[in-house]
Amino acid sequence: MSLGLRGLSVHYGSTVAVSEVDLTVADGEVVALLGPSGCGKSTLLRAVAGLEQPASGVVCWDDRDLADVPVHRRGFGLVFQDGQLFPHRDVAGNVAFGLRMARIDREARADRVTELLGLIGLAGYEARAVASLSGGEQQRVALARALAPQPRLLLLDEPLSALDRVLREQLAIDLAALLRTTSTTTLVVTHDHDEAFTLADRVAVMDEGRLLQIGPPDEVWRSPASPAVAAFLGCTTLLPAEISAGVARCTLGAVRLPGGGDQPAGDVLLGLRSTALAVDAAGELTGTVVQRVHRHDHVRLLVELPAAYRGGGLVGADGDGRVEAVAQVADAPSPGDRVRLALRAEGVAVVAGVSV
Ligand SMILES: Nc1ncnc2c1ncn2[C@@H]1O[C@H](COP(=O)(O)OP(=O)(O)OP(=O)(O)O)[C@@H](O)[C@H]1O
Repeated sequence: MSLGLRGLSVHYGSTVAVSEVDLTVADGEVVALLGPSGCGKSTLLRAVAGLEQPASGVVCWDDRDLADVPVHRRGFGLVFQDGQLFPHRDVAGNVAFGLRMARIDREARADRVTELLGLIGLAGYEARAVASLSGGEQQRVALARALAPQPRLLLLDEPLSALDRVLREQLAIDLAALLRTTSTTTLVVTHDHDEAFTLADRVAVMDEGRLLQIGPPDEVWRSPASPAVAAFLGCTTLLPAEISAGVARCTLGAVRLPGGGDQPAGDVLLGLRSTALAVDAAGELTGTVVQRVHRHDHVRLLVELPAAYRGGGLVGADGDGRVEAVAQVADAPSPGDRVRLALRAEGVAVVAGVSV
């Protein structure tokens, strides 16, 4: 009961949208395809669904090549960004659609609709017109409709991206639970890190049609496989560092890495996210605040470091000697204030496979 892609490539004329991708999604596993706009995520998903023909390579289910199996015979469920509900059917009519196609009898259909509406938190919504539902409710119904016939694989293309941020975060948590409860094997496309990391057992990072890295979320987050993956996952600064006894030391300070003991000693490339440096009275780095922006639960600062840090390309992409840092809302410094900064493990990644 697994999906396998072997050397899958998809072309549109001279555009190589997907290039030689090997990927397996195991029974009950949720894999998120993550990558920037245009990297080929949707095309890969569409090829799995049977909506695009591979230029080369194969899409297999349990090692059987699906090349001659049309879309509606693959037994896969599909949900797109805009759930595309049938506007003239009520909620029950939408959820029951696939069951009706499968000639499930009326009573069993009604039971399954009730069960699914309960699972998606819309119990009692059977007779509601879909036009009367909020965007989030409509996406829940689209998910229920796709899950109702118990697809052997669920394909989700940016299922939450039409929703506002708060709703998206909540629905991502609910969806993750729903997929686990129903043990649904799932391939989900997203460009949103948080969504990928909330939903997936494994995250697959793509760029320019290629699969750059695949692994459990914490591994991909903490050890991106290349500078390109690190940059995509929010590392704005890359610095050479030396690891010794689980502590990484670079020009901006030292930080004990999570699972520090597992990190082999030696020279590495460290990726710093915008939250890697924090205002800390015990910090060894000093600088002057030049900008302060309030975020929902913290304050983002831009801090100018002493002249010794300028140039050389060591700090920030342009070597201007300014770094991003975070502070707590309650005691956030103001522009002009001198601050001490310390590195924090949660904002730091070790770029794997790069020796410096
Ligand atoms: N029908 C098409 N005809 C021609 N080129 C296409 C077609 N669909 C996609 N492409 C091209 O293939 C490449 C991959 O597109 P795709 O939509 O798969 O990327 P994506 O990662 O899903 O992007 P987004 O997140 O913006 O949807 C892009 O260069 C895109 O312009």
